[in-house]
Amino acid sequence: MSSATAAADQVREYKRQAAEFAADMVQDGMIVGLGTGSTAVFLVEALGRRHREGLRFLGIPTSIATEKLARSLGVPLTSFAEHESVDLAIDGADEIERGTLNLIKGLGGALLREKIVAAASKKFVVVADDSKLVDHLGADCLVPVEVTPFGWESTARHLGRLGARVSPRRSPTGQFFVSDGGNLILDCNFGTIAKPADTEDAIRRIVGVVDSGLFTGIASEAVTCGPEGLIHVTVTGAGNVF
Ligand SMILES: O=C[C@H](O)[C@H](O)[C@H](O)COP(=O)(O)O
Repeated sequence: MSSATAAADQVREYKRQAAEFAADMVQDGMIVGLGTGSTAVFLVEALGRRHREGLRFLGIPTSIATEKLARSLGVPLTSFAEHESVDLAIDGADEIERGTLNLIKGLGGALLREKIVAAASKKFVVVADDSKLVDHLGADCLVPVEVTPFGWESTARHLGRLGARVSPRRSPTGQFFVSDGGNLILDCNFGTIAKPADTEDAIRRIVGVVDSGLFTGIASEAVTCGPEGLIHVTVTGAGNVF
């Protein structure tokens, strides 16, 4: 096995451990937000096992991919038509700011459904391998912004005026990437983001923007895993009030 393969396997193992720790937070009767991405796959698999062992809960998936995986594993699903809020949402992230748990999400393109579920959650727990932890968001990670296809060039110019270098996301074959909601994603390089909440607000005010992958003040807990093992942190003052 090459050292690159061994390192990738190790990161997958960290993701699995973080996701399985968070899956154990799910209790009987809960409505659970099911995240998207390679870390969330381990979460859904763990919840599939817990469901088979008798745990009663209902999931609300944050993407078509997660919905398909959950269905294939027999995880029972529901929707906001049936339930007003989510007891616990668990999802991955692309960057996690130490101390605040502000996040960048959406490199997989699922940010909008993820944010809707997170915003409807009493508790939002982020799970990741510890390479996602950063002192400041944005230095090494683009901020995905979901925009309506109509007029995206104009929306991109407005984002540029906020100081971002903006590129429409494309598939490997050069086509525009289209989100589950039928929108485009503009990947924005802001560099280091000094005030993530202000940047999130400024992006959201642009006409044509649906929402961004900046999640500030939403995650109240993080479970990360790395060479030092599992670390579970809680921040006060974050999260939604119901
Ligand atoms: O759109 C994708 C989601 O925001 C993911 O949760 C995020 O990209 C992290 O994914 P992964 O667990 O694969 O690193």
